[in-house]
Amino acid sequence: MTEQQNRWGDLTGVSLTKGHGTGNDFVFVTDPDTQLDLTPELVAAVCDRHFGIGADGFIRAAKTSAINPGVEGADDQWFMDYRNADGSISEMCGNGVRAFVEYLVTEKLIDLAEGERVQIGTRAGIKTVGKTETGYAIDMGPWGFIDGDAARENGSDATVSARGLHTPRPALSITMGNPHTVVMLGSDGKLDGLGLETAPKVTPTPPEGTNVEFVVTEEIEDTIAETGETTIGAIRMRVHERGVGETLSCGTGACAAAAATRFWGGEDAPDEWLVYVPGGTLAVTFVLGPDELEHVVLAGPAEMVGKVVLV
Ligand SMILES: N[C@@H](CCC[C@H](N)C(=O)O)C(=O)O
Repeated sequence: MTEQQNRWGDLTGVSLTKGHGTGNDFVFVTDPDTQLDLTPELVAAVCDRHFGIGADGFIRAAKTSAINPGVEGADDQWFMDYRNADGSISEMCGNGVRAFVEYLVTEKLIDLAEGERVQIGTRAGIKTVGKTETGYAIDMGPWGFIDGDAARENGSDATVSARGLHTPRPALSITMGNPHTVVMLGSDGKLDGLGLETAPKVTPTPPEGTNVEFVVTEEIEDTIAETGETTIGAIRMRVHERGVGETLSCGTGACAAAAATRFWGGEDAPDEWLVYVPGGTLAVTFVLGPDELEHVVLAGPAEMVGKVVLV
């Protein structure tokens, strides 16, 4: 077999599905027992937008018991085995979880009616996902400051430089299971002028890298304001993702951006947020979890696009 014929390795002849959540796109494969050898090179080749299928991320539907042997009661639980477009592994992907559940439903691997919930294994712990009228809502668990003390005292713990910004801006590092650095550009900030084709420079540089979100505050759209709901905040966001580049949306990024904006807003800041991203709109809500910690709930759409068999 020539090198050209062998370029898809274990994925040769395998049916893959393409789907997305607010334009953050993924390739899915079902491999419950993790028999496929998903090397970083193979994943990067599949995600290549010119020579592969093209996607921001690659998700294997595995069983939790295959990824984490010995987890009690996990035999029947599906695990989102997520990789970035460059082949690197990330702990968590918010848009990915919604799209993953839609994939499981489409493939008839699970049944899920509106109002029902399913538990999904991820490297950032088990997430409960509910089917809503328009998509899925995920309990993402608690958010946290990566550098607790500095963040709480100063409201920032890093600076970010990017093309289109004249000076480095203060930023806040937040974990959603994966790392984020959120930069507030203010209500009159210019998102469109940012050059995110190159990675923003974060100082100090996080050892494991970070996803960087740029945020401006937004007026709530008229239709929502007219309902008299004054308790909803709104932000617009662009993101440069670790291991990917600029994407049309990032679910964990939307959660981190809403958490940072709410923290900067002080005690009166709302618990409900709309996050407008280039690929659509996400809803982020802060609620008290069953463990008495503040949890983040991420809601938004997800859809499958089609199937490809690699030749
Ligand atoms: N797009 C995702 C986040 C994917 C992982 C990220 N690039 C990382 O390396 O942490 C989302 O929707 O959350």
